[in-house]
Formats: sequence, C-alpha cells, structure tokens
Amino acid sequence: MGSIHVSQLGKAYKQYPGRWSRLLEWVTPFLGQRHRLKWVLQDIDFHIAAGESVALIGVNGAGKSTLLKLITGTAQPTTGAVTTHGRVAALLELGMGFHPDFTGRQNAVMAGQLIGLSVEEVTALMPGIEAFAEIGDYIDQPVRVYSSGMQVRLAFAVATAVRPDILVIDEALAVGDVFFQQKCYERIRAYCQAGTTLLFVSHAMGAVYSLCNRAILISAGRVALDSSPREVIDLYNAHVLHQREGKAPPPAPVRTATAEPGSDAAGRAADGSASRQAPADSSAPVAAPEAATVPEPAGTPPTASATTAADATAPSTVGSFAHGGATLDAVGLYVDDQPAATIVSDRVATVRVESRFAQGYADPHIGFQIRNARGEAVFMTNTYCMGQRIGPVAPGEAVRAEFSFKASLAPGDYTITAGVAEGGAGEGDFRQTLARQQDASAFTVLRNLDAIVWSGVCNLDPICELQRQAPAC
Ligand SMILES: Nc1ncnc2c1ncn2[C@@H]1O[C@H](COP(=O)(O)OP(=O)(O)OP(=O)(O)O)[C@@H](O)[C@H]1O
Repeated sequence: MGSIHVSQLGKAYKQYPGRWSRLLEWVTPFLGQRHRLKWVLQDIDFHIAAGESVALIGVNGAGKSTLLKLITGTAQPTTGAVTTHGRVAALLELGMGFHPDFTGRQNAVMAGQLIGLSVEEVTALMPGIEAFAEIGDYIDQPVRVYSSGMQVRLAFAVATAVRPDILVIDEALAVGDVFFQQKCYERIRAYCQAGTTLLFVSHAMGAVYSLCNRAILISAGRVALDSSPREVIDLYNAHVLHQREGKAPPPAPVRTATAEPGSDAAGRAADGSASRQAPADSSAPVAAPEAATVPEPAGTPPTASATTAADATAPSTVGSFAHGGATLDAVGLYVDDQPAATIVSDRVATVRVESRFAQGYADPHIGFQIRNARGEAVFMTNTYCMGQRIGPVAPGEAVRAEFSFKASLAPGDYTITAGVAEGGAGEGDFRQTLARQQDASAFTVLRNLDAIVWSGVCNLDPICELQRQAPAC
C-alpha cells in the first residue's frame, strides 16, 4: 500500500547574474560563489497515508509541480527528505519520459520498464494500453508527430496499465478532451476505491472535490493549509481574489490537519519504498520565493461527496472580507417575501442582498453565489452580468438587490455567498471587491413530490417525446 512522507522539504535553484557567471564560478571556485539561491519550496511537512486522495492546490508558480518532482524523484531536494512506500506511477510534465524519435509502442515499452514492468509484461498489456489510449495507427508512429492530447492519452494509458500503489498526476488530464478525461477519472476513481493513494495537482476544483478527500494549499513555496477540500479551496479562492487585487494572501484558519510521522528508511527498498534526502551540505533558505501570476479559480460539477451537509451550513470566514468601501448588512433567502430556511425544489425563491456604501462609487455591482454541501458553486451571477446597472452611488447610500429564480436544485443543503464590487465585471476586466461574505446564509432544498423523478445537480425540466415505428413485415 502506498504512503508518502515529506519532512522539512525544501528546494532552491541557483540563480546567476549573467551568462558567464556559472562557468566563471566553476573554473574559479576560489573566487567565491557567484550565484544566489532562489527558494521555491521551504519547510514542507506532511504525511499521506495509504489510500488517501490528496490534492495539491495553489496559484501558478506556487511550487506544486516542483513538489511532485521531488516526491517522484525526478528532482532532488535541497533540504529535507521524501519517503514513499509502494510502486509510484506518475504523470508529470507533458511528454516527459517519451523519446520523440521512438514510436508510441516503443515508448510504451520503455515507460513500462521505468515503472518496473518487464518487456513481456508490457507486451501482454499492450492491447489494453492501445484500447485505452485510442490513438489508432499512431501507436506505430514516432511520438514527435503526436498532438499533445495524443501524448497524454498514451502516457496515462501506460502509467495506469497496472494499478499503482501511488498515483501522482500533475494537471496532465487538462490536455485531453472531455470524453478522455471522463475515462481517466473513472479509472482513477476505480483505483482509489481499490486502495491506490492519489496525489493530484489541478486547477479544476470540480475534479478536486470529485476525487480527493484532503487538500493541501501551497502558497509561495510553503504549506498554507492542509485540510478538507472545501476549506482549502475556500482559502485558495480567497488567495486568488487577494492577489488579483494586489493584497497579501489571507491567513489560514487556525485548525489544520496534523501530519503523521512516517518511516524515514533511506534508499529504495524491495517493496518499492524510496527515500530522497537533501545532501548534507544544503544551506539554509536565504530568500523567499517570488509571487506568481494568478489563474481564475475553476469549478465544474463533480459527483462524489467529500463533506457532509452539516459542513455546508457551518459559517466560513475564510473567503469573507471587507474592503471598507461597502458593508453587507443582510443576505438571505426569501419565499413569498418571507425569510426562508427551506424551499421545495422548483419553487420560486429570492436571494436578497442589502449593502451600504461607505463612499461614492461610479459603477458598483452586487452579486451572489449558491454553493452546495461540498462547497461547489452551483450558480453565481451579479447585477452587472444581468444587465442591471446600479449606477453611481453616494457615500452612505444603501442598495438592496433581489435576485428571483426558480430553485430547480437537487434536494440538499446550500449556502449563499454575497459580494459587492466596483468596476468592470466582464471577462478580464479589473474589479475591486468592496465586501464579500462567504456562506452568509444557508437553506435546505426539499424534494418536490409533484416533479418528475430525477437525480443530478439541477432539474432541467425536460420535455420527452417518443416516436415509435412498427416493424416492417
Ligand atoms: N529549473 C528551475 N530553475 C529555476 N526556477 C525554477 C525552475 N523550475 C521551477 N522554477 C520556479 O519555481 C517556482 C515554482 O514552480 P512550479 O512549476 O513548481 O509551480 P506550480 O505551482 O506548479 O505552478 P503552475 O500551477 O503554473 O504549474 C516558480 O517560480 C518557477 O519559476
């Protein structure tokens, strides 16, 4: 069974001031060091027990890929150590491990050998690999003529041809088309259910919710939070929001998961366990890693349940903050103009957001988001996106926004998050968040006994038409 133990892990790259500095340092070592160390990971400690599914989350440049490289042994740590127990299958950078001049089949054999399979074993597995990859005759073409999607298909098919003890995936699946992604997720889920330990890097939060029961937020090369996916994604979204607005990242909530100590046995053992330790002469961190560019938080509808309904109604302060420009005085759900904590699915409901502006703004807007028990956003919009311009507001002015809709949601628990912002809300426009209240209010959707029988995230209220044709006799 696969486990991963990471202890005091750090990684620094040497940075030279000029083109010739590296060579000069090499030929004239007695003149002293010409490089400075750039630390991209520092003081990373965690333990992943066998069978856990853990997501590594963080903004671009946070250090996630570097951490995976250290764990899989494709890069060496500067400080600390990594110990893995069990056979590791990894899908890291696209094309990594494939030789462009060899065919897909030849590369599959070589990649299979790298994960400990014999040529005979890979040959026996080849029909299954070809069937999974679905790249047809390209399997006998050199990999250099493959598209990026074809490379991922082959890489995933080979890496997972046999269930590994530990599966490490770095964003790779984002390259494939949706049908291939679904096939991969099904295989990952099946392997996880059978006991595989998963370490998964993704910016697709839906996939994180769907696959993982734990998440670790990496921020500027350090562990910012190690907790449930819901809590970690909340903090990640708050990081993204703060970074977009040029603010320092918000702190993690006080409670964090505790790392369990694991084995520190050195070297690669017969059971597939491996340990990597920094060289004894590693120097101490000298500089903080640089800030990174910011992606949009992603979210797609997932399937598996990672948190309970009770979690959904627990107030979260992680993504809440007040800029000072506005306050949110009241946020709630209303049915027939009355505050409501429950609503029958498909009935009309209203989200009411009451805000007050501390100063004047030219183009403010008010928005809301509904999240389910797993913390996934099932719907969000705002006045700007709905073509309702509030227009300039004066200091002290109060604005109430009411959003009425048919609550065609699946029975379950939901929360309402509300926000007030100033500036453009279009794609790519800069926006300043004036106030935001995460999970400000909660409600429960009850089953509508008059509706059709359905399952899923929302009732699409389908119309069904049947056509029959008598058999020709
Ligand atoms: N070989 C290298 N030499 C110097 N710096 C490096 C090297 N590889 C990575 N870095 C730096 O390390 C930092 C972390 O990079 P890393 O790729 O691990 O981030 P990430 O969290 O995986 O980002 P992304 O989400 O964009 O993939 C970045 O600042 C990057 O520029």
